[in-house]
Amino acid sequence: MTILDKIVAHKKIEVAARKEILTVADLQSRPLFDKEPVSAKAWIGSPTKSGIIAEFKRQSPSKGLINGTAKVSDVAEGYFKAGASAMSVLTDQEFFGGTVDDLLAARSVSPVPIIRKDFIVDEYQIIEAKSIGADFILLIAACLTPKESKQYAAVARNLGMQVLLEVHNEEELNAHVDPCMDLIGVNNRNLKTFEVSIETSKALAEKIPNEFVKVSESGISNIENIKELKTYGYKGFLIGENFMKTENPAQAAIDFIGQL
Ligand SMILES: O=C(O)c1ccccc1NCC(=O)[C@H](O)[C@H](O)COP(=O)(O)O
Repeated sequence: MTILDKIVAHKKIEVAARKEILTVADLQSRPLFDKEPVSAKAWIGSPTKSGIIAEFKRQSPSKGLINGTAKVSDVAEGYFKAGASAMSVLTDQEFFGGTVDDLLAARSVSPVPIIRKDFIVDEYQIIEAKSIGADFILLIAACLTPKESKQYAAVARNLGMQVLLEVHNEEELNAHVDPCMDLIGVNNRNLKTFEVSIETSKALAEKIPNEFVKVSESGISNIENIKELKTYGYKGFLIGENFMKTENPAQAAIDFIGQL
């Protein structure tokens, strides 16, 4: 069983339990449910913005504990002031130590588009994402059938949210891509071996249709990576560990984005 299989199996049980506590109607009655989402495509694709999607991530299956002390609201405010084009908040508790409250805390201090970074396996999580103020969601091709990806993308679009489809290879891209999606992310992390290589982004760049904003995800640790990926048409750069492993992730983002 791969780590992704374990995460998905756990997620299905977790979502079933969450549904027992809060119904869809409960989610729809939350005040943030009616908030107009901010366009991630516009912010990340803008030539006048950094393109950095700065992530709040306490721990991960590949690295264990990354940062056990950073306060999400301080980091979110700092990422915004640093000039991040978007923020990613891990809301998975079991494997990443995140919560939906983290996203709510980030939302309360930051106007940038925020992605609910989780393993979406049920429409309920998309409605929940809207109810906590997320602007866009992640759909991971490796966790879903093409039918599910397309169906979930349509649900998000109907709610006014945008979709970042994450792929690892050309087969996933071709099978899952859909007009209801907005951004395509290439994950540089092999989820079986945890090895990271930006060569994955470079190899897939020309296969991604131009109507989607291209995002390179994982293992980005220096400005040279960004400069190189930009020549392949990437506009978005998802960075987690490089900021979160420091004592002050916001300052790390300020220093990094300041060099762009
Ligand atoms: O990060 C992991 O170990 C991981 C394991 C299994 C599934 C997903 C995983 N990461 C999620 C992410 O997408 C990354 O947090 C994100 O791309 C940022 O990566 P990095 O800059 O390398 O922290």
